[in-house]
Amino acid sequence: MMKPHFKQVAIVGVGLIGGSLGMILRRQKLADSVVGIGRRVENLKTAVEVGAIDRYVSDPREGVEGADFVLLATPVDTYERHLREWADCLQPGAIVSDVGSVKGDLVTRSEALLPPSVRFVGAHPIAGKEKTGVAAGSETLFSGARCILTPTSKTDPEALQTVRVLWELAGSIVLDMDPFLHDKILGAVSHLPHVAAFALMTALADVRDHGLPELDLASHSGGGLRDTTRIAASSPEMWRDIFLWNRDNVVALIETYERHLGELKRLIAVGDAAGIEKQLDKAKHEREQLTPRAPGKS
Ligand SMILES: NC(=O)c1ccc[n+]([C@@H]2O[C@H](COP(=O)([O-])OP(=O)(O)OC[C@H]3O[C@@H](n4cnc5c(N)ncnc54)[C@H](O)[C@@H]3O)[C@@H](O)[C@H]2O)c1
Ligand SMILES: O=C(O)C(=O)C[C@]1(C(=O)O)C=C[C@@H](O)C=C1
Repeated sequence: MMKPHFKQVAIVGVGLIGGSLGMILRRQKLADSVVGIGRRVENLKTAVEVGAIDRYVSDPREGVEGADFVLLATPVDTYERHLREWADCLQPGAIVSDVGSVKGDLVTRSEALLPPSVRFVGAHPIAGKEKTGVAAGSETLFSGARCILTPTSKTDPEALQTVRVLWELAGSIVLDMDPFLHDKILGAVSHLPHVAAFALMTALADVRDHGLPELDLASHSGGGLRDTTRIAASSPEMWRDIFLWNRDNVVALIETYERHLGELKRLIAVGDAAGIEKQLDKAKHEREQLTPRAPGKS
């Protein structure tokens, strides 16, 4: 495995994920310099302090101009605006990659917005947490986790290999997948669970606010509520974009989920003990097939 070496890496959105990859690039000396591009100077200063970037620029065009590797690590709906702002000043042969939780149309749109001489490689590390911002980042965030690359017929094989090795150096287990299949699968294992967690928290707030003021979610709950809803504390901005960019899959998955909720509701309402147990047995069996990951890995 040949270690990649970049002259200049530009990270657009130096948050939890972009910042963590920046720490890895710097620690492993995979780039002469790592430049941050972002919205808030305060955050970019923190990114320098925690070792995620060497410096930051206020003009994104200046940051990507000299870069041979550009990483998009902002909420996915911002990609188009970013690419339109600076795609024309990318150098020929530069690699543009991302970490977005959605692929499908997002990959097609991103490829279309780049000059033909620039090489796009879609990537999605399946690791993260409910916290946002570079201060929550770490060099070990991706180790032992999967990272899905989503090559298309337009993907340059050499660029794909460079991005593959980069994620392997981050400690990830890298696999390739069609971008649209990615969205069906991640819709199921990641996006629907987030829908369920968000809706569960708003449902409980509704119960408290409309008829049960004594309900104190923090002090009356045990591990059950905390285990099922940790991810409801995730970034609303990021998840809004994920749901909308994977809209058709997410809506279809919610409908399936509603069917199962409806069936469980019906079984409980009619007092069908055997029916309830059968549904829970199936759920328990499926849950037990989820092999545990090392602590801190998602
Ligand atoms: N959090 C996770 O678990 C996780 C896991 C894998 C992939 N992702 C993907 O990674 C990307 C970043 O998520 P994150 O968890 O690092 O979030 P984050 O909020 O920690 O970081 C996002 C960064 O982008 C910046 N940003 C937001 N909008 C911007 C804009 N318009 N212009 C410039 N900068 C902007 C924010 O200020 C922040 O620094 C998202 O696309 C998300 O889908 C997240
Ligand atoms: O562990 C968490 O908090 C996560 O939500 C991480 C998680 C997920 O597993 O769904 C969230 C979004 C990503 O795109 C990848 C990973």
